[in-house]
Amino acid sequence: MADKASSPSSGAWRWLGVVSLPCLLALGFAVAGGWLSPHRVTQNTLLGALQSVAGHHPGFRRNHAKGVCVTGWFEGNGAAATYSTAPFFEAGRVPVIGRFALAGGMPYQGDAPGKVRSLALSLEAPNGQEWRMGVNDIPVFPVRTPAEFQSLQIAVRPDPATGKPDPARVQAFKASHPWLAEAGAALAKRPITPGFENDRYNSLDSFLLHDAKGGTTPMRFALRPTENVVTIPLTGDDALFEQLAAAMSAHPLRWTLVLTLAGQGDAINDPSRAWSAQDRQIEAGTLTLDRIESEETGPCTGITYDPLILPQGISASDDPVLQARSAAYMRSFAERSREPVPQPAVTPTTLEQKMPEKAS
Ligand code: HEM
Repeated sequence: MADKASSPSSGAWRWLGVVSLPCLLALGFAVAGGWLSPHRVTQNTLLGALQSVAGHHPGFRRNHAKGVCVTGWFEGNGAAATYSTAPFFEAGRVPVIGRFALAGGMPYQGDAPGKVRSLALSLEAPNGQEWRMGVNDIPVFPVRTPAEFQSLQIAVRPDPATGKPDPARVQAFKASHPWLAEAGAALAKRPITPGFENDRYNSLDSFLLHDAKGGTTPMRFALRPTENVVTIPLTGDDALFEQLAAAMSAHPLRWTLVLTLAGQGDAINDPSRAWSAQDRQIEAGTLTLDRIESEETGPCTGITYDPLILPQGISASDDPVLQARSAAYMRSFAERSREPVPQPAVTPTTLEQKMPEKAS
């Protein structure tokens, strides 16, 4: 009589049992990682899209990879205190750790005046509250949502044959997103200053101010240079960072923190749309930066400038880009923190040569 346990059908069931568990696990990981749904947007797919443009550079930020650390202070003047209970809007001085950078994930990209520049700041109040921010020198963001940001990266990633974006893919992105044409036009004609030191940096995303009586005011903010700093034009791959070091060695650099309060009709949840030029503006205080250091030795390397680290009195608006930024920055920070520490393009030696009196 045939042994029941060794019958072909029960063997097949056992085999199926053995292989199906790993398959189910693999399927679970694929779903969680977004591999089966190419249009899903997660912190991983956003970083993947950035990497498809810039490549993989272990130890560096996955965006704004080329940068330098700066330190100084922020002095609130009390003018915005009626709109927000944030400690930074009271009169008084707090320390700042910041970072200037070029947008893009290429840590050794050559400097050029037209590239998007950024400033990131961490302000720390005496009661331990912190305000982290990342601001760019463009007037509006090129897209409205995280999904559009991801699609844009995929559209502009370099074609392996030419090393440049495929014009047909870029054109297809534009044709399928006609509502972004206005932002594209504003970006194309943005004013370009000679360097980091005389640039204006904008929050692009909107936030909410909360006052002591429970009132809420949507706002955007910017850092506007207080004076027209004269740039000493330099050449070479690190020219913009060297110009910044030379300017800071001549004297501390200052920016005014300008809050723009939303008026009727301003889009709170869409960073690709400019706000009205008639909106009320408040000068809330002055940022002073007086020390520049390479990322190799400076204090900004271990910070991620997550825009949702906010003090009491300021909160996120319903702008969808903010939540995605927070998630992507945390993931970028987690990845770069467990990779070997790389050598940045702008080294301590590069900076010392440009700031002789500070080096001594
Ligand atoms: C969905 C949209 C966005 C994504 C996925 C994204 C992603 C990233 C990532 C991964 C980093 C590196 C973070 C780190 O390793 O610490 C970064 C840096 C930065 N981002 Fe974004 N970003 C987005 C939108 C924006 C917007 C709207 C702004 C507005 C000004 C902005 C400003 C900055 C700045 C200033 C930095 C440099 C921070 C630093 O110097 O450490 N980003 N971004």
